[in-house]
Amino acid sequence: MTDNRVEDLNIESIVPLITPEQLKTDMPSSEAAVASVQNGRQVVRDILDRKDHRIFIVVGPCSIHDVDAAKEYAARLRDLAEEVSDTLYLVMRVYFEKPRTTVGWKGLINDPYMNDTFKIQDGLHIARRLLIDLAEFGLPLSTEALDPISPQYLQDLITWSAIGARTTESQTHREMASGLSSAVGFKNGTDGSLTVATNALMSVANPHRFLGIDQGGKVSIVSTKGNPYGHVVLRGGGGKPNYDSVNISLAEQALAKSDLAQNIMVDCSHENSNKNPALQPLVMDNVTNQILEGNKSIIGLMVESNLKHGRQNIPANLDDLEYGLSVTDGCISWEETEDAIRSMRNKLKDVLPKRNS
Ligand SMILES: O=C[C@H](O)[C@H](O)COP(=O)(O)O
Ligand SMILES: C=C(OP(=O)(O)O)C(=O)O
Repeated sequence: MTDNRVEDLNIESIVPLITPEQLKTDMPSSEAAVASVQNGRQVVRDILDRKDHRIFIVVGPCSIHDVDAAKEYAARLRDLAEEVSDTLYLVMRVYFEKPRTTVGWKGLINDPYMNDTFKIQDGLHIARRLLIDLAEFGLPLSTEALDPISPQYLQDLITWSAIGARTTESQTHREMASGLSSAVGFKNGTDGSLTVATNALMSVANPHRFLGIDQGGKVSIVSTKGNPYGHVVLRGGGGKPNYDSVNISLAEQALAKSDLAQNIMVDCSHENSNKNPALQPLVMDNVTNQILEGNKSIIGLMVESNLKHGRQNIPANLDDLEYGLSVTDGCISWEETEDAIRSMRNKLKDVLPKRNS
């Protein structure tokens, strides 16, 4: 028999998903979590506006795959955050969606059980529960906004969002980011191009109209106001780092040329450390020295850190997973994280309060 269909030829199935409204009814944010998010967003805005002298550091696992390990990490981070809070503002990386260069595990929302069962509905529940627990714990949280629909389910718990190197040039992501309630960092491109990020900043500050869903899950026309708190994130690319003072100065010039605020975050991981986690503390130290030498544009850092140093492939038998070890990019260990952050705080504690005057 001839198949005359002209659509859905490559679709295997379409399964309805819980609506954002329903997920939030099942798992409402609490007063404590809302207060934590509001406070975190205000601090980040104040840092970007130079009303708060601190530097914020987005620090935590490359991806979350184990809720217990994430909570253990968060407990340690909260203590460290308190200890360094006069100089540094620590925001935990809670990344549930991973962009892949080709293919691979796409994160806890997409495949929460890491066994190709793709239980996205469970993934959304697990992610939201964890975000609520961590926000109630008093930690500001960050994530990569990768899927253009998932922010409707989770963004109320997020203090800072990233648009990744693979999507900074995407109009869909710029539109989505123009409506995000958090500040948003745009990575430079994987080839090292900064222009895609400065173009993104010009786009995201403007209102957009595009297709999305409302809280009830209905396909809708979304009209945004524009997000005034976009900034660049330098992550290296094209086989080269871009955190050094020459590249920072070039980024400052590019921002000035486009009339954009001089707000630069340095991602110490990815191509800035040649994907070797052991190099991240060296990048942190280099950036610290640039600030000591008078740099005024670096307002934030990103660090990929976990309970244990390094990474592992996802094993065929999940019982063989090592606790506290990344299943995506390699991370520095908790001990290395504490040392590097304490060292940065000690070197900058007398300098940052005078930096904006
Ligand atoms: O941060 C994580 C990875 O660098 C990103 O998801 C790309 O990973 P991949 O190149 O291994 O697919
Ligand atoms: C994927 C990430 O980074 P990038 O977009 O810079 O590759 C990340 O920070 O998890």
